[in-house]
Amino acid sequence: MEIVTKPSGREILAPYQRTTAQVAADLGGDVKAGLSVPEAAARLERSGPNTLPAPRRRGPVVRFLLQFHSPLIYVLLLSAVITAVLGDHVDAAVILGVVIANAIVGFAQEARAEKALAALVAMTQISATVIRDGTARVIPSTDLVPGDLVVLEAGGKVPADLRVAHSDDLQIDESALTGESAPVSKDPEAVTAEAVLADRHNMAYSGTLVTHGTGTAIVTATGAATELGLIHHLVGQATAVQTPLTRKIARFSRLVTVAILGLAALTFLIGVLRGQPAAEMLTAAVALAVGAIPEGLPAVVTITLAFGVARMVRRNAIIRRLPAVETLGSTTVICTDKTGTLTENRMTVTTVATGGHLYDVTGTGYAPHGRLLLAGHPVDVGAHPGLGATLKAGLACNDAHIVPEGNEWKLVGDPTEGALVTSAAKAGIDSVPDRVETLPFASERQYMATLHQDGIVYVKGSVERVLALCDTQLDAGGASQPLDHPAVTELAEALGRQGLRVLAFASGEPAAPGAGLDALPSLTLLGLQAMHDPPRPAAADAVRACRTAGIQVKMITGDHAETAAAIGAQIGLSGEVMTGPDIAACPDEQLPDAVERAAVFARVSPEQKLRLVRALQSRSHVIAMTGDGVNDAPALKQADIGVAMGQAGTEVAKESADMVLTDDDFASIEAAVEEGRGVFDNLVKFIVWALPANIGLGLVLVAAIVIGGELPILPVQVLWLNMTAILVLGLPFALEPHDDDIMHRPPRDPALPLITRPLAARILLVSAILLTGAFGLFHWEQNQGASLAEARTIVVNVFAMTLLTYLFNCLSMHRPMLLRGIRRNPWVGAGALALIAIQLLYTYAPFMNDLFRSAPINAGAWARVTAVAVLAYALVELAKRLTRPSPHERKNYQPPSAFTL
Ligand SMILES: Nc1ncnc2c1ncn2[C@@H]1O[C@H](COP(=O)(O)OP(=O)(O)OP(=O)(O)O)[C@@H](O)[C@H]1O
Repeated sequence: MEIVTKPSGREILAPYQRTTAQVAADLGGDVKAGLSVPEAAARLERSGPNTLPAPRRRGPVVRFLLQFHSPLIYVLLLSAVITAVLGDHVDAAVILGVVIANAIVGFAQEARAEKALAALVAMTQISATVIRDGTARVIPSTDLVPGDLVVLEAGGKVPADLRVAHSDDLQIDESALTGESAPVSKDPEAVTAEAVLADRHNMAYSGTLVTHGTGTAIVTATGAATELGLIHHLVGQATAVQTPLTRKIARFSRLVTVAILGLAALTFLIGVLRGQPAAEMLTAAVALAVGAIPEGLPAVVTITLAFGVARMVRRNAIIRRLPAVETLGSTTVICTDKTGTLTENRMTVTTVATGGHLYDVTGTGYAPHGRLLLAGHPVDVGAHPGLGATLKAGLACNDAHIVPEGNEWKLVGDPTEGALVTSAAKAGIDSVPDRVETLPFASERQYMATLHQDGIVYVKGSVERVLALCDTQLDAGGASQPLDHPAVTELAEALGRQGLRVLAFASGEPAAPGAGLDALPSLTLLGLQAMHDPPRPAAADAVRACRTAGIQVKMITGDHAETAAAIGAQIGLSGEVMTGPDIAACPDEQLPDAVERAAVFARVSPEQKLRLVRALQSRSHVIAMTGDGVNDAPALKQADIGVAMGQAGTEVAKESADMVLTDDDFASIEAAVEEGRGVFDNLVKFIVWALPANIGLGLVLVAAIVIGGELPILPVQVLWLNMTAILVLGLPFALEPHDDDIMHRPPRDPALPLITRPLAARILLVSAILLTGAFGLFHWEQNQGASLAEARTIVVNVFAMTLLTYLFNCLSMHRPMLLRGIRRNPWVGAGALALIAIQLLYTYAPFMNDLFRSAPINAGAWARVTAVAVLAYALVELAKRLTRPSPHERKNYQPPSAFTL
């Protein structure tokens, strides 16, 4: 039996075994008024914030030491020791210095990447509704204390461990704790001591999700004391920086490392067996290992992803699951909500239709300043009974408020309802008889109903649904007439065609006394109110940008087809309109075709969203899908990228999403796709740029070992190249802006390899140039009388200068970039100058000559070095031209192409 011991030492039962009143008494709370504000503050002081302890992070010293944990570093350290034992202290010191410098750079970059990702966790903090001093208020969930009375609502996340005090069909998804995904019904009844966690139906546990209903509950444990806190160490590492791509590259890198180390060991053995001096062979083996192993690759991938994530945050998209960064670049279809994502969700009633008249409503926003006009003339509402009744119904069947704030009027509640409060206020209607019962609005039902003290039932909702409940309608004089269904429908559609959201209003008396809202009577249609919701300013541009980028945009809305089509047309969405009933009637095998053709989906239920996603996926589309409600969760999970709204979205939607938009704006999805493509581009560019250096160095050394004779490049010199070139030229790469044409090409096919054949050919081409240039000049210069030190200096400069010119090749995959590159990214120009300066130092500064065994070279040698570098640049540019896609190849063409649609 679980026993809780009070500070007094008296034993009490666990909260789930006690009644709600007992739990409230134990915790000094109140099941109606909650804690007092000062008491809550005092408790917060004592109990600390309601947060889970930060996952135990390794200390900085350990993290620094971990930088040395790699096979390559072991090889280097070993070679430093052997070099020192052999008496070559300068070489040993240089190797050690480089290893330490490398670790510092790795440590700093890792810290930056981690910081960018940790910031994401902080951004997804949640809030909680708590009752204190009898008033409901929204506070950060970190401020909750034991004894607090919390309000739970469908869509929310349970913010602490709670004892349910009241349940109105409350259901909770506890899969985060129990693994069981079917929602569990909650009620306040006490359970026995034997009940395991999953059976404690009177408890709600931190981190679980409310999928249905409402309720109140008393906080029994916060922070680390919660059940989630107890298993926290299991989920603490959730932010590990891993994606399919990082794993693939890490695997590739490990494979190459093992192969090169094997090759190096083999070189050493064969050399020694052939009777060559062991020290010399060791040097060759170490140089080979250092030069050929692409040790920086996994780190670069992680850092590029982390930078991408940080850039997305700046553009209002928070990535919740890192693989989404990769998937974004391949997105082929974006399915987006209309209200709030493509439009501003700032509703204003512009027209009221009743009794055969169309009344115009002036004014903007939620300010109750405006007039009601009939044919341009102000009207007295008293003389227009239908108008008064329609506006009154809008106010009665309503949970929103408008409150003055400075010069503005602020909305509290649902924008659709806010618009109705405002339109009533413009006619001077600001109160209705008290409400005795409510049937809340639900997307599936499409209407809301209220019963008032004067015995009147008011209903408002979609025109189709409300008309189905009516058999009469008001005429101009306020008398009841038989309902003219086709005429009202026609009128509503005409208003919809103007892009207005149309709601119908009806009233009646309960079917029988005391019947309430369970059985609605047959109603009288009072009228329609049509409201305007402006498209977001950036929506049309973003839709156009998506189209140019080969991405289809599809609007999915609960609104009427006419309204949806009109708004779609305003933002440039053209295509067929498909409605919820159309989707329901469409057999599975025909759905993919139909969905492919349609651009606007109207009157869609959240369940149908799942079918839409599956239909598109059956066509190999990569889908980003937005959603905000509890019912959207399955579709968000099914989509390749689930996108939740940060402002209007429920916690359930956010939990299911891969990405959360902080501004709810469609344009942010487009921005995230652009960044996703950019991340991929930068990765590919970096890899294509960096690999030839490794391959080239490997080839030069293997050639030297096979042919015999002096090594063209020593381990310290290889280290020097790795340090200077990667740092001075590689870092500007990370800051490289996207190609201008990034949104002018088709989405990346996720099935394609990272390095396509033309790019692999390019890597080999440059590697071959490096081999021929470096190895050839090494021997030629010596034949011409150059010393060994001079010839090796020339080899190092061939590599440095070719990497420099090749960098400009790589700034754009398919376009010449020399001059544009410098202008676009000044860091590249700065890096280039820095590299030249450093290489001059390497070649001419006496202390560098001592440290690295370099030697001054003459102008002729420089000319030959430059010739190799320029030749490499020219050949790659030629290859770019040759591999540029022809027009008919464009459709299926993959990575970066230079065409414009
Ligand atoms: N608060 C409300 N009370 C009654 N009826 C409403 C209310 N809000 C919307 N409706 C009606 O229900 C229909 C569907 O609304 P719903 O909320 O499902 O769509 P939406 O979520 O606003 O649109 P979108 O899917 O584009 O975000 C609306 O067209 C309207 O006729």
